[in-house]
Order: sequence, then C-alpha cells, then structure tokens
Amino acid sequence: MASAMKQRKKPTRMVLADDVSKNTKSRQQQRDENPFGGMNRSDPGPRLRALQDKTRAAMPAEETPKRTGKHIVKNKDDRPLFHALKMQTALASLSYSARTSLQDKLDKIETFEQLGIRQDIIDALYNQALGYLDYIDPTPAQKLAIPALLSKKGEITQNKKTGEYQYDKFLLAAETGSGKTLAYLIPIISHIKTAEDIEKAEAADKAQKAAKVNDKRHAEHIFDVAPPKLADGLDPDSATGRPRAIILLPSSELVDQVGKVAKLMAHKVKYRSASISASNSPTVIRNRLFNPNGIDIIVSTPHLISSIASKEPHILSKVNYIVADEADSLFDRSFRDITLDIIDRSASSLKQLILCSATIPRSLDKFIDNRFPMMKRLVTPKLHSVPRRVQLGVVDIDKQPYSGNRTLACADAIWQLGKAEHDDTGANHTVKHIIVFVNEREKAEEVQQFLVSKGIDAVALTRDTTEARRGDILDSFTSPSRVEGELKNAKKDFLSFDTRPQQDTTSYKKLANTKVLVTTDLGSRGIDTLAVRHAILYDVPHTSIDFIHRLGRLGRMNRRGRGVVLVGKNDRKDIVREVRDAMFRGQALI
Ligand SMILES: Nc1ncnc2c1ncn2[C@@H]1O[C@H](COP(=O)(O)OP(=O)(O)OP(=O)(O)O)[C@@H](O)[C@H]1O
Repeated sequence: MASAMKQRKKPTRMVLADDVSKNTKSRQQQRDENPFGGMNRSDPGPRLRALQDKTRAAMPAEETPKRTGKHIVKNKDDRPLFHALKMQTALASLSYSARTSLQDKLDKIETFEQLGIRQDIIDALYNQALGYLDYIDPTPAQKLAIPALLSKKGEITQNKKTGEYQYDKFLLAAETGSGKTLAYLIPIISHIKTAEDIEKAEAADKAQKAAKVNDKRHAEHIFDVAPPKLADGLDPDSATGRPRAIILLPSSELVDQVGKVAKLMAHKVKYRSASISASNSPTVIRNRLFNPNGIDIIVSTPHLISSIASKEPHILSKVNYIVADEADSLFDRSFRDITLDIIDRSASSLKQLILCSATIPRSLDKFIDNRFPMMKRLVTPKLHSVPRRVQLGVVDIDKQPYSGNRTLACADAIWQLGKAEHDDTGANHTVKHIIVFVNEREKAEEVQQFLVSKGIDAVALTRDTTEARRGDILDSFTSPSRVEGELKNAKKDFLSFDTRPQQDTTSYKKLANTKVLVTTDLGSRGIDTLAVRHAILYDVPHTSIDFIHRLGRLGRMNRRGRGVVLVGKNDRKDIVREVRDAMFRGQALI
C-alpha cells in the first residue's frame, strides 16, 4: 500500500532530446513549415500571403466582397447573421432599424383608397384583377410603391451639358409573391388614363377651335386646301405601334402571366394592352402591336422588342414608362446590353424607369450604383425573407431506406405528401400540386421519368421544353380559376405535412390527385404558382438567392406552404440549418 502511494506521487519528468540544442532553423522558418503555422498570426507570412494573392487575382471583380451603396448601413444590428450563407453569393444587406421604422409607417395604411388611386382603377382591382377574393387590402409592396410612382408626374428634361435625357428611376424590391405586378401596373394605368383625359380635353378644344375657323372660312367662301399627306401615310399622333408603356420580362411564361393581369384590368378601365413573345406567331405579334386602334401597354421580352425596334424604330418613340420586371435577370450578363439598349433608345420620351425584383444581388446593387446613381429605392421591410407561412423540412437521403438514393427519397416524399390527410376533413379532395426543383436541367428529365415509374403524375419543365408545351404545363400550377375554390376557402387550407409513418407506398400503383412539376431555376422566377403548396428542393440550392426564389413559389399572399429539402453527405447542411433558422425567426437570408 505504502509503495503504491509512493508510486502515484512520483513526479513525471520531461526528458529533452539529445539534439535539442542542434536546431539551427529560426522560429519564423519553423512556423512557416508547420501546417498550423498560419494560426493566430496577424502577418500570414510569405507562403500564405502568396496563396492569398493568387486567390484574389483569380476572383472576378464582381465577386469581390466590396460593399457599395448609400443604403448599406454598417451598424451593429446589420452584421450578417448567417456565416455559411455569407460564404455563398451574398445579397445586398439592408438596415434592420430602417426595416422596422418603415414597417410602422406601412401598418398605418389599410386600404387601396388611401393610396390615391383613381376610383375606376380601384373598381377594376376589386371586380377584375382580385375579383376572386372576398376581402382585399394592399400589400406592403403596393403601399410603398403605388404612392411613390403616382406622385412623380415625370417631366422629360435634358441635361444641357451632356445632352442626356433625365427621367425618374425607381427600384421596387419586395419579397416573393407580394403583389409587385399590380404595384407597378396600377400607377402606369393611372398615368395613361390621366394623360388620355388631358389629351381628350385638348383634342376637344382643338376641334372646337378648328370648327370655328372652318365656319369662318365657309362664311368668307375661302377655298380650303386639303392638308398634305404624310410620307408614310401615318398620322404622327397615331398610337398604332407606339405604346406608352413597355413591361419587359425575361421569359414568354412571365410575359403571358403579366399580360393576363394587364388585360383583366383593361376590361373595366379601358386601355389597350397586349402581350407578345416568342410563343406567338409573327402574324399575331404584328396584329397585336400594330392594332389600328392603337396600343397603350405592351408586355414582352427584351429580345423581341429589340428585334422589332431594329426594323420599326418608331415603336419606341412614344414610350413614357418602362418596367424591367425580374430586374436581377434582366440586368445579368445575358440580358443587360439588350435591356439597356431599349431604355436608351426610349430615353427621349421616357418619364419613368421602374426596376422590379424580389432579390437584390450584389451585382445588381453595384450595377445600379454605377449606371443609375439617382435611382430611388423602394424596399419593403421583409425583402430577402422567405414567406412567413412556409415551413422547411429536411430529409436525410443517407438514412434508410434511401441509402443515398436522392431520387428515391424524392419519390417517397411526394408519396407521403400526396397521401397525407386533409386538415379539414370536410373539404373536398383537391388535386395537390408539388414542384420539385433541381439544380441542373439535365437532371429534370431523369427525375421526372423516375417519378413516373413510381406511379407519380410528373412533368418536366426546362429550357428544352417547347414554348407551346410550357404554357400548358404551367397553366395547371398557376391558373387562378383552378384554385379559385381554394382561395375562397383560404381558412380551409388543407395542407398537412404528415410526418407519421405512412403506409407502404409500393402497394399503390398510382398516386392519385397529385400533380408534380420537375423544373430548374426557370420555374422559380416570378411564376405565380398559386396552386402549389409543396416544393421539394431536390438539390440544395447554390445560393441564398435560389433559396428565396424557389421557396418563394410557396406562401404567396400569406398562404401556407411546406418545403422539403433533400440533403446528403456531400451537401452543405450548415447552410440548410441557417436557412431554417432564418425562416423560423422570420429574418432575411442575408
Ligand atoms: N392586394 C392583394 N391582395 C391579395 N392578393 C393579391 C394582392 N395583390 C396581388 N395579389 C395576388 O398575389 C399573387 C402574387 O402577385 P405577383 O405575381 O404580382 O407577386 P410578385 O411580388 O411579383 O411575386 P414574385 O416576386 O414571385 O414574382 C397574384 O396572384 C396576385 O393576383
């Protein structure tokens, strides 16, 4: 016992190596060679410095995380909340204190009548555009944008020094599904109608004066010479082929969607609107644009407008308003030059340029600062957040029974969603619409075919799908008439994401009452997927921007929605966790 205690108390001795004194390398050299040598140092040392320089040189200028713009406030509250997300494509950050004070102001507005809109337009809103709803109040995007766009009459002026035309410029940035289309359309219609009223009064006045002159001439028997005909036979005041407003969108599907809203409003307010895109035949395009009764609003893509304008430049001669909807797409590399060309060519008559977007990536932020420094930013408090009533579930594809088979996990999630009971047992069984988002277009077809083999009614929508087919496919996921019943019964929202173990799916041959759309980014931008309550993120999106747009197809206008993201061992689970945290707290993904 005594010897054991002794042994325990025996101090351990450190023995130095025999050659300890022989090390001739300096401390600095030893550090540089050590793999952990770069830690806790203010100077990275030559080896790491060279590596940093190399990385910086390889980074494109646009990605350099340099912050620009007056609106970016760098106080304590505005530090990025999410570290993993920050490492992805960053979104321009916005002050939280500014968001709160703006929210307070917007809360004081309750009705469309308070926004200074003409009564005939309010009637069209209640009876046509939103006629399917029992109770309508303006959204934050509308409360913010409508008075701002209405108050600016927009006088065309020219800078004496540079010769540049000056017009009012706005950026309307608001969360997905927040009614941005009506937020810019209502003021444009209002301006057009007001200008029409003024022109009518002026024309009546002119006609009255002309009649007086005629009467006088008649009385004095003066021979009246007919006015000379214009070379092209067109009256310079004619509205044929000379729209007052052009709404630009990046795809034919979005052109159709916005064109329908513009048409709905026109039933009541009486103005001429048309949508033209590559999905229309040349004859249809010509008939719509060159309607002898004139055209007030044209909705189209930049490529089509630009190609028509190259042959018929006068189509841009009377444009007072240009909207670039989905501005982050219209000012990315593939569209930027062509969009700017249309704006520049319309500048001599332009009164307002309105950029509209659900996200402001840094590249757009920087571009606006450089190209349109005087642009007024109308930014809603909830910008960059996922709609409040959308929940995000996570499925680990590495667990049993999937064993890393992502497509199998996807099919199983769809079966579970499709078979889930309605919350409201009294509701009629309505078809469930589910969107599956993949990162690569090649994958869309492959996933769709697998789903079909598992008894799921699935279609794929990518850039390879023909224009005509795209319209048909999207119709059942967007058409308000098909979901009218659901909208009327907003409280009888049937969504139930039943996480209890389901019956063995293999015993079902076909999954009834469920329609699935497998798509890429193409289906995530701007498409008003009113009929969709579930979205599956087959791949973890590359950026927070993609998260916002994809989950933004759900929860439109405060409706409930459920997203499911599939994660595997090679996916960034930290990013998914941060997105979920942000959604839970109702915060922006910045
Ligand atoms: N004030 C309102 N009250 C209720 N519903 C509205 C209101 N304004 C618009 N809506 C409806 O909300 C839906 C979404 O509108 P819209 O497509 O304009 O959203 P968005 O903000 O452009 O979305 P995204 O950013 O995804 O393109 C549409 O079906 C529209 O009819």
